[in-house]
Amino acid sequence: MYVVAGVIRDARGRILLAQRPPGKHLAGLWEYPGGKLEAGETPEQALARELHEELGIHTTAMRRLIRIPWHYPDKDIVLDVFDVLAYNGEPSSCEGQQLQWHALGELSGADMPPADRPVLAALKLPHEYAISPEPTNPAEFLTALDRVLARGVRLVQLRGKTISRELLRELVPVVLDRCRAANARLLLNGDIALAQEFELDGVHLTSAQLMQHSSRPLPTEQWLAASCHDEAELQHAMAIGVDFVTLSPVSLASSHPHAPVMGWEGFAALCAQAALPVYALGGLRSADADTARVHGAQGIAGISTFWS
Ligand SMILES: Nc1nc2c([nH]c(=O)n2[C@@H]2O[C@H](COP(=O)(O)OP(=O)(O)OP(=O)(O)O)[C@@H](O)[C@H]2O)c(=O)[nH]1
Ligand SMILES: [Mg+2]
Repeated sequence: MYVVAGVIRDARGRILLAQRPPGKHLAGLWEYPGGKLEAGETPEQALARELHEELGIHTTAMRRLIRIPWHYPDKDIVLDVFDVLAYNGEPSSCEGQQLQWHALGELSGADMPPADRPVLAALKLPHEYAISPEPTNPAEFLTALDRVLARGVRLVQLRGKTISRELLRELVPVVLDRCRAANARLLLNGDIALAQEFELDGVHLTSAQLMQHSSRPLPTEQWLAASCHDEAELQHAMAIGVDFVTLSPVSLASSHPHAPVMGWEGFAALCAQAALPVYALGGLRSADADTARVHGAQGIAGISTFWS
């Protein structure tokens, strides 16, 4: 079953949710307005029709946010979610359904259909994810970090795999201060204990760490990310409740010159099976951001992409 849904915002940026009526699948839960694709329709046409039927609005611009394949006990769906960028009219309840506007920050997904929770992650996450180079020279590293933050990057992963834990320990609070000042989120690669000690925004697991965990090792209030390279790793990430992943290498990266690349077609095929936001990683440039999104990505991640 192919379902389209729209993220509709008001002038204050709040998001519109509709309550599923009694007697229907997932009755009582709050969803993004939308419905099933009809024969002969494109997803965009179907969404424009649904939003007109359900809310009385005319959609004039939309952009795909994320496509979620989801298995409910009684049905399999693909939930194709669009950001509604512009519309005419005031949304109103045309089918007797309850409507509510919510600030994104106050949505936890608790009373929403399970398939809608990864959509919330996609809404909260930016389109760029800057992974740090080895901070071997802290002073140089911090200068580079300031430049990356000044460029507008709002999600940073501190990755210090070869430096000593002592040096990393000294660096973490300094990097955190700069990220907080720039309103950017900071994740630490690999080290859950250190991330908890300094109350970072989350942890990014290596693929080896990911496969060692049989359940989510962090509370849901923090971001849990992981590195994936194939379908088995993606499936495991979803199974243990990872919030988002990087999928690599899309192209040849200077940091990993011997890894076999998947290319955009390979990336898109894996991404289509992922029910969570996926950043494209490996040999990409900022100019690849649109290509990445066309192939299903949340955006692009990279080291040299952002740091050089
Ligand atoms: N519209 C919408 N449907 C969603 C969301 N999340 C989600 O799991 N779904 C599921 O997608 C399916 C399609 O919804 P629908 O509104 O077209 O269909 P329905 O169950 O209301 O039935 P009907 O319209 O044929 O009477 C439902 O099973 C619904 O539970 C969402 O955010 N929006
Ligand atoms: Mg509907």
